[in-house]
Formats: sequence, structure tokens, C-alpha cells
Amino acid sequence: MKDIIKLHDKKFKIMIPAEKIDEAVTAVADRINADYAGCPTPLFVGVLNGSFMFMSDLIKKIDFNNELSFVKLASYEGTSSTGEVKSLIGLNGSIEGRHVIVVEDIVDTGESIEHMMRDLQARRPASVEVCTLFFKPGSYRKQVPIKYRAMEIGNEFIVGYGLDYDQLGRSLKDIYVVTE
Ligand SMILES: O=P(O)(O)OC[C@H]1O[C@H](OP(=O)(O)OP(=O)(O)O)[C@H](O)[C@@H]1O
Ligand SMILES: Nc1nc2[nH]cnc2c(=O)[nH]1
Repeated sequence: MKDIIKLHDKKFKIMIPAEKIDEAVTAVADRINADYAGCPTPLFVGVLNGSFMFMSDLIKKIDFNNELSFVKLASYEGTSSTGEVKSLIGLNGSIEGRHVIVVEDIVDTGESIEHMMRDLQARRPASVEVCTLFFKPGSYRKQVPIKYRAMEIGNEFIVGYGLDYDQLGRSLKDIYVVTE
């Protein structure tokens, strides 16, 4: 593992090694296994692009029968005064009556997860919970409960393990933080 890396114009230093990430993923998977034992086939919904690596590692540690799907939040400029509009694409089948676990790489301001939850709740699932690898309590501005938080971090910008800086860095297996 390199201590310092450069992506585009910025330097990043190592913050969380892969082994620590694995421990946090195991701990959150253990909680989900306990909470959903006996629940009829829960559905994991990963939010692309960032969640692909977390989902891959998390799902291997889940010990009940499950289904898995990925969605994307598409942004476009709306014609209404609210400006940016985000809509969820990729979820084709019905989730009515299903137990859904949304899998995110990071919840920062909460803007994305709020859009996601509003759309999912409208589809009348039996339950929806959020499982995020990283949560930034100092940045979060929304009311959506984030039940499963593998790790909490400060307001710093991180990359690696699915998270990008202008599309670079997603393939790194450790987490790096931007340096000043
Ligand atoms: O809580 P927020 O402030 O909304 O930030 C969190 C969101 O930002 C990232 O997605 P991004 O839009 O960068 O897309 P990506 O996953 O394709 O990188 C991340 O995957 C979350 O979805
Ligand atoms: N890569 C990356 N994407 C984010 N989206 C919201 N917060 C972050 C962050 O800290 N890093």
C-alpha cells in the first residue's frame, strides 16, 4: 500500500487500511444477520457507482437468503423552481411488501439518500433501512434515519474502495484522505 497517492491535481494520504475496512464490514454484516434472521428474502439495493465494492464484500458475509439489485440516482436540471431533480433508475421489479436494505458507500449531507428513500417509500415496501460504509455526522443535514453505519468519519474528503475523486481512485482497496 502506498502512503501518498496523486489523483488529478490532488494528493491523498492513507487513512484506513483494507484490514480495518474488512473488520467494519464484518461488524455491520453481523448486525444485519442478527436483525433479519427469519425475515422473508430481504432485498439489498446498492447505489451506483460508489457502493459496488462495499456491496460485494458485504453480501458475502450475509448468511440468509437474499436478493440484490443496483440503482443509480440520475440528476438533471428540472424546469421547476426547485432546480436540480434526482430520480432513481434501474429498479424494475415491484418492491411492494419487501424488506429493503439500501447499500451506500457514503452518506455525507444526506441529499442523495433523502431522494432515494422518498422514491423507495413511494413503492410501499414492508421496510427500508440504510446501510452505509461511511457516515459523516458533522455534514449530515437530513432526518432520514441511518441505521447501519460501518464507520463514522469527519468532514474530510476521502477516496478509495469505490469512492472517487473525479472518477479516479475507485479501485483502491484502502481509503485515502485529501491532504491540504
Ligand atoms: O450525502 P450526499 O452529500 O448526497 O453524498 C453522498 C453521495 O455522494 C456519492 O455519490 P456520487 O453522486 O458522487 O456518485 P458516485 O457514487 O457515482 O460516485 C455517494 O456515493 C453518495 O451517493
Ligand atoms: N469520493 C467521495 N465522494 C463523496 N461524496 C460525498 N462525500 C464524499 C467523500 O468524502 N468522498
